[in-house]
Amino acid sequence: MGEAPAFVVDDLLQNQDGFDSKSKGCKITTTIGDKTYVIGGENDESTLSLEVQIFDKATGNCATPIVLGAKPSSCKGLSAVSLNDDRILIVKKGSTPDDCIWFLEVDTRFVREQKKIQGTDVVAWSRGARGYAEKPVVISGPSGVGKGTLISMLMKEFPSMFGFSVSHTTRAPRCMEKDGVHYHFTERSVMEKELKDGKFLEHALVHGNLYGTSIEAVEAVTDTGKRCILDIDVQGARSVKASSLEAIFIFICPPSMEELETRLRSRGTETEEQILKRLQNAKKEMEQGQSSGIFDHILYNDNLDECYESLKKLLGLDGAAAATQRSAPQGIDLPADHSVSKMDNKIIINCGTAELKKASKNLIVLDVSSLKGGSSWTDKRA
Ligand SMILES: Nc1ncnc2c1ncn2[C@@H]1O[C@H](COP(=O)(O)OP(=O)(O)OP(=O)(O)O)[C@@H](O)[C@H]1O
Ligand SMILES: Nc1nc2c(ncn2[C@@H]2O[C@H](COP(=O)(O)O)[C@@H](O)[C@H]2O)c(=O)[nH]1
Repeated sequence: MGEAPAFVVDDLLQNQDGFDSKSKGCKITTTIGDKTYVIGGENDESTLSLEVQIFDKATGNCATPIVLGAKPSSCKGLSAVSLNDDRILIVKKGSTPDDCIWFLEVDTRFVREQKKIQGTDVVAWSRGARGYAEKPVVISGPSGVGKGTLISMLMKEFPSMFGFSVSHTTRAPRCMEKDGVHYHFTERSVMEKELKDGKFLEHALVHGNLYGTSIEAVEAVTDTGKRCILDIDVQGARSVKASSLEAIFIFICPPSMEELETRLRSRGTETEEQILKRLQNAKKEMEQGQSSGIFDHILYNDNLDECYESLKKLLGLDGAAAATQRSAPQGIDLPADHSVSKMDNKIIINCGTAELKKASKNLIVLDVSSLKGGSSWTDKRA
């Protein structure tokens, strides 16, 4: 049992018009079912930190959950509204436009999976963005087929649109590879501990080394409003497909196994033993890639420029579509003095300052569907 909450439980009544959050001192409470989520805590005289406690109305217990995801920075106050009973929308007062909307996932599929792994209460923070935050792109294919080359071309042409999910690996760095940029190079025992702690979206043993995508790596990209690209093997793609991350899955094929071997050898990064192992694994990956039903698209990387054009086309990046998508996601410029409520599928932010009221600019209405948070972690419940 945790500490008693700093508010009177009887106060936590849900009122009739959909407003289900109450502010008590420096904390805000939102009730979903039997649970009341208490968010906030005094940081210093002028700011609040965003701690989370869960009060269970059925048992009368208060617990501090495991909190996943990057925690929002402290703020001058907050408002909260529950969305679909699985996430709480938090609006931070007096924060910058790109930092004022956050989601606390309390019962999404991802959180439920994490609760099972951890055996205790779990919640997860994700930053909200307005506008597009499109589905992540998972790119798989045998070693040496050109995945990294194609991804580099995409990142170079569209730097503000895409962000690379930096994987963890236990393999040794190649001479030009930088820790934290190409991979997070790590010790096996450290990675195994982190896997146990539920920090990874997926992982696999690939060519004799552990590789994995941490939840933080994907969130580091989606938090910036960019579209996340994952370069992972077929086993990893299968795990992501089964997870709550809604993505587009692309498999890249070589024109032939001979050409694949030529590319691997000419890259000059592997020992002879490694090359043979990778070519052996390539045969299995080719079979699985083309027949497993995981992949939405299969591309042939024979001529590099042609393959890149096909990749852009299927990502909607050819011609006019690309120009529209290049625009940055929008933030919301919120004054410190406001209140938040929910009506049907709309979030209504009432900015209470006299000047704004006079100018009839005191209401901001947001369509819930235009808000992306935890960007693509969706609930796949029917
Ligand atoms: N279409 C192509 N034609 C000829 N060479 C290519 C083509 N695409 C990529 N290459 C070359 O093939 C080599 C392997 O490419 P790359 O490193 O991008 O493969 P990869 O799929 O990312 O491999 P890994 O899975 O091992 O990381 C590189 O030297 C790259 O320059
Ligand atoms: N399942 C995962 N596979 C990954 C991840 N990061 C990379 N990879 C795949 O490993 C092989 C080998 O990569 P290399 O850099 O050693 O040549 C390649 O097929 C990658 O797609 C990951 O996080 N998870």
